[in-house]
Amino acid sequence: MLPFSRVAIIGLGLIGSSIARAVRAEMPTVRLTGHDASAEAREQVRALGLVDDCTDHAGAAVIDADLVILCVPVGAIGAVAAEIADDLPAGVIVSDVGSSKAGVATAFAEALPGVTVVPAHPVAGTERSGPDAGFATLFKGRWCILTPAADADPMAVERVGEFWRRLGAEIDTMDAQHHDLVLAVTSHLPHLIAYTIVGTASDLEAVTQSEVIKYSAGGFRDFTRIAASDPTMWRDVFLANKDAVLAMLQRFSEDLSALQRAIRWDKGDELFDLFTRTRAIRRSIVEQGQDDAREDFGRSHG
Ligand SMILES: NC(=O)c1ccc[n+]([C@@H]2O[C@H](COP(=O)([O-])OP(=O)(O)OC[C@H]3O[C@@H](n4cnc5c(N)ncnc54)[C@H](O)[C@@H]3O)[C@@H](O)[C@H]2O)c1
Ligand SMILES: O=C(O)C(=O)C[C@]1(C(=O)O)C=C[C@@H](O)C=C1
Repeated sequence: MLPFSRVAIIGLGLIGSSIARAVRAEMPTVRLTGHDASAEAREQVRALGLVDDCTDHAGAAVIDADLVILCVPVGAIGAVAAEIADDLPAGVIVSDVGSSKAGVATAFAEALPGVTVVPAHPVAGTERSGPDAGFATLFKGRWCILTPAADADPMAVERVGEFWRRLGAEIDTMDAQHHDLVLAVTSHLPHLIAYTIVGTASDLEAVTQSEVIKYSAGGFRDFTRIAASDPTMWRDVFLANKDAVLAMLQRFSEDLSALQRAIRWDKGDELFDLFTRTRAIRRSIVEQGQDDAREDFGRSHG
């Protein structure tokens, strides 16, 4: 049996449109409705036929749904939840895909008291955004982390988990605070570093912009891909996950200073030991996901 039969998606950019495409592919009998605040995005969604009914108002999309997924930037989740509150049918489950979770839990609790909420975060994406950028296989073999409140209905959590399993994801469940700490180091800090390094390179006086572009070899190129990620999405993530990001940044700055010292004082052994440890981490990540390894190989040799 399908976990849900009427799914509403609010925000049809990269993640929302990927969910719509994946639902069409994996659960074709599900009725899909959707809404996006951008008239241009709505036009694209209609032209691409991503949902059965793309509505001009968020409330109209959710009125008959049994699952509502908010796929908007984390800073907009509270406002969207408040906007749809009066139109939610009895028994509906509300979820989201936000990249940080503690702030989202508070926003849901304030806007939707008494509504069954199961927050989720598919750990899958690209640097692209908008309805055109999505694809049906985005979640295959990827983790989707659920962060239900301690008193959440276990049946609702199971149904949302089953929904994501049908889209090809593997499910993990954790506390929202712990999620934010883990993702601060595995996703948020790397994005901050990429934004910084690309910004630094473009601000250099002694090296021209055209030299940076012309000689951007593998390493820098990979950073530019990450640094091309959506500005609204990432502004919201850093503001929403401020405490965990600042804690990780502090650790990172200390480790960077230690590296700086090792280089200054010719401590080759220290550098070698660190690089050996980090190479082992990369190898174990690649061993766990053969597809990614091929993708990365293709990217660096393509
Ligand atoms: N991009 C990624 O790699 C990734 C991965 C996992 C989770 N996420 C999370 O998914 C969410 C969406 O990110 P995305 O990458 O799909 O971004 P996106 O920019 O591609 O899409 C977001 C869409 O939401 C719409 N929107 C914004 N405010 C709205 C509002 N008030 N009402 C209705 N629609 C609104 C925008 O018009 C846009 O079309 C974010 O919370 C993000 O943190 C992103
Ligand atoms: O591959 C990318 O481009 C991503 O940035 C995806 C990525 C990540 O950091 O891994 C970005 C944000 C998310 O919330 C989940 C996935």
